[in-house]
Amino acid sequence: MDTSSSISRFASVSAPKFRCFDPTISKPAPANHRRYPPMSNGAPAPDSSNPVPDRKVVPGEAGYVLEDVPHLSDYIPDLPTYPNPLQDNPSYSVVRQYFVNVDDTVAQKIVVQKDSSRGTHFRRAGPRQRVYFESDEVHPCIVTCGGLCPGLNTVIREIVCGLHHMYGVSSVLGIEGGYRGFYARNTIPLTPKVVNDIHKRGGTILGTSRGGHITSKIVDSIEDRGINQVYIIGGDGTQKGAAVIFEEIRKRGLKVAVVGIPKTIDNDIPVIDKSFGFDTAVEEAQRAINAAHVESESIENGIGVVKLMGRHSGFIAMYATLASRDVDCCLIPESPFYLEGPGGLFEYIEKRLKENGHMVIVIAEGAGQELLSKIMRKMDEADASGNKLLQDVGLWISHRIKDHFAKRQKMSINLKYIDPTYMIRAIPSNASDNVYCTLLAHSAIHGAMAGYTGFTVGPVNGRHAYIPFYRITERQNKVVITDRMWARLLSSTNQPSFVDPKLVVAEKERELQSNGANENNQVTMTQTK
Ligand SMILES: Nc1ncnc2c1ncn2[C@@H]1O[C@H](COP(=O)(O)OP(=O)(O)OP(=O)(O)O)[C@@H](O)[C@H]1O
Ligand SMILES: O=P(O)(O)OC[C@H]1O[C@](O)(CO)[C@@H](O)[C@@H]1O
Ligand SMILES: [Mg+2]
Repeated sequence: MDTSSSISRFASVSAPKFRCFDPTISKPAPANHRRYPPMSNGAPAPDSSNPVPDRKVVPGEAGYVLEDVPHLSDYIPDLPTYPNPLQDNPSYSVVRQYFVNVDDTVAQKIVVQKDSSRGTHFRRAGPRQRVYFESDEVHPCIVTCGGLCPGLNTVIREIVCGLHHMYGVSSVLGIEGGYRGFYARNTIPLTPKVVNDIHKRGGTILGTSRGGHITSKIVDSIEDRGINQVYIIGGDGTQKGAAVIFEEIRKRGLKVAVVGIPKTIDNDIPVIDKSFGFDTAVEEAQRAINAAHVESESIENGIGVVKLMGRHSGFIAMYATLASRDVDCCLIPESPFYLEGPGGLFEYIEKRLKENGHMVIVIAEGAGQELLSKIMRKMDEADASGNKLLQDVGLWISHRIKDHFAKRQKMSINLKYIDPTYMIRAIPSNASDNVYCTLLAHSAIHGAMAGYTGFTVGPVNGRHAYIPFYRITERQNKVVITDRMWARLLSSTNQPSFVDPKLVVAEKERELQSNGANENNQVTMTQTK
């Protein structure tokens, strides 16, 4: 292990600072910029007027709110800055305005009415005119955590190449095997040459893991190795882990930028438009659905059942269904369903088979878990990260359908169950995900170089932004079944909604109220655009 530390420890600032400006330029900020930096012991500054301490919130006119991200200068005084080397880079200097305007922010809410309040904004991602690291001072590392996702290797590649080509950083440390790799594994030196071809492979060349997040050991390792930029690629759990690492780094007063890059095959990370690898996974799922369709239409009363990933969020199942047009029924965790009786799944299957002679059912792995636990042995097992292990709903539903029709002498069925779950996430990313991964990597690098820290990067209404960790980790993105996208699906499959209309009305009212109470809440954003 390389123990030569180039990190300086800076004393945390003991009193709240109210210097209010974009730290990447020397321009006074508006006087209403409220900031809640930590006390010297790392605890939030006491402020009874602030309901959520330790957040950087800048109010503006007409209900404008900037939910800003932390900056190294929030807790380290008098940091020197340097001109951004990009200004002399032949590739980038031809762009008329390559640097992001310091006041640029990205609106979370873009559907507005004449009198709407402007709502929440996030700091726009991109290169700044001045940076907080000199090229030869930068010691970055990359870690990948959680489950696999198409595009992980592309993000790794583009961080390494981007740091090298844009900021002259010669080598990056790869942390092996997820968070625990910081203290239990060796590191892998990553250069542009090493990573040149990795985007053509699925998986992550660094390896990944669940569990093993021991914050103090991770930050000790960061400090001991002299790492000063930490790029953390992972899902909701990983981003929670990144937030804790950031807090510990801030408490220790280290000049270390912590950047999260959201990764989730389930598309369950909120605020951002979509997660990388999602499109690739939906595309790959088409192959399984096609197979189910071909099998089912080739035989009398054929039923193809396809199980797709989606623990708590049914986005993959919903988009794969909408894309395919061969699916007759899509079942997701957000939309409870039932089997027996009028309006139930069995009745619908019978009707469909009579009309069409075959049918295809797509089921997300997290769907119907409440039905399974009623009749199967209750399993409270969790994985190493604490995620509840699910029972195989695809197998269960296949047996239930077979049993049901076996009891009905007049109708024999032919059911084929296809489980491509891991196949859709273990593949390399497609072309558009590759480009998306490149933008994510570049946005992450520019943010870290500009001294921003404690943020996740991602597109919000098509523009990349720096989003505070708490916004990413406070809830999960889910399919909203009262939203138009789910209605499109219902109209495409013709399946019953399985939902009591009274409940739909109540749910719509609840949605309206919560949107009214918090105008920034755009749960449905990713679905309706
Ligand atoms: N609340 C938390 N605090 C600190 N670390 C956490 C927390 N939740 C999860 N982690 C750590 O984050 C890592 C990844 O978490 P998890 O296995 O839940 O996957 P994920 O990032 O959510 O990805 P995905 O679910 O999309 O596969 C694990 O090493 C886990 O220990
Ligand atoms: O078997 P593993 O690797 O723990 O991951 C399975 C889970 O990971 C995901 O792909 C992402 O959270 C889920 O869809 C799935 O339930
Ligand atoms: Mg997760």
